[in-house]
Amino acid sequence: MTQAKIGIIGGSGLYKMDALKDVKEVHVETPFGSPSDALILGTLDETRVAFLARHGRNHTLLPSELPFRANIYAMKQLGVEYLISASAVGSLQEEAKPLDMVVPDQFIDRTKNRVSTFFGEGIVAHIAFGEPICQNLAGVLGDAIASLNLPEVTLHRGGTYVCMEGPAFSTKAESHLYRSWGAKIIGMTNLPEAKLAREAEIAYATLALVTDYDCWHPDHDSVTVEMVIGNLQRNAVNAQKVIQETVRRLSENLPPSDAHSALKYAILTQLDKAPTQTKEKLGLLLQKYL
Ligand SMILES: CSC[C@H]1O[C@H](OP(=O)(O)O)[C@H](O)[C@@H]1O
Ligand SMILES: Nc1ncnc2[nH]cnc12
Repeated sequence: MTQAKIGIIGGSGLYKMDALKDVKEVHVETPFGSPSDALILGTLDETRVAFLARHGRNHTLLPSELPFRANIYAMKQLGVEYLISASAVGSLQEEAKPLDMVVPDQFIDRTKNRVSTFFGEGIVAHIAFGEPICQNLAGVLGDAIASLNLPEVTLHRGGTYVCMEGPAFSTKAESHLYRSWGAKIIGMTNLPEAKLAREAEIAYATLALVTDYDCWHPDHDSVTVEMVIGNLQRNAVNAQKVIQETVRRLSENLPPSDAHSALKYAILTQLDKAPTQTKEKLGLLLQKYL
């Protein structure tokens, strides 16, 4: 049974949503293990949502340790069809200053150690990922940000998010390289999440909260967690306002999304010949296609 159509993943600094009402914690188990924490089901202005703290509510998981598959599968189990990811990012471009918000439209993968598919073990699928973010959901998110006229915050629609492995921040050489590629922001979490969300046919968009200028900027020698968290705390209230306004807009009109049929032409294996165990494991993703 659907518990919530809208999911929210809170990143560094955003461990809960203060405006959530009728809150219930659910400990979801998935075929891919346990999520980062209990999922918090509740209502935001009468709309049901599911919230998850990506690194756990006490921030105990490194980016490389995140159970990405369990997190996305758990959202799917609760019936989530639209997923908003809030994330701290460093800026690679002068115009995106700390406290700004970016709604990226592309990713570059610099991770080395992430499992970012549900498939394998006898079932092969290749999803299209040319447009990794749901542009309709990103549009609603961008419009929500714009409508709030938040002081000190400039909205940047579009831009490329470099997803690095971490946990150490980049070297200057790396930071300059990413700038030369035209990338706008850098973080450590959103790419595997976006891939898995697409495989799970969930529309995904990122609310990127700029916390620092990474290490390329001549006026900022290096990036420190202190700087990042300080800025994110200043922005946490704004981020919650944006999410609340986005959910309000979604409750009036859930946009169509190509993500919702992402597996239609992606599965290469003849499912009637596929291993039963794998079909059972991926049941929630495959049920439409069996
Ligand atoms: C605390 S700075 C580095 C940390 O913050 C970002 O996390 P999230 O995307 O969950 O907000 C970044 O990706 C790193 O994991
Ligand atoms: N400069 C940076 N690099 C990678 N991840 C980040 N998260 C916040 N700031 C970051």
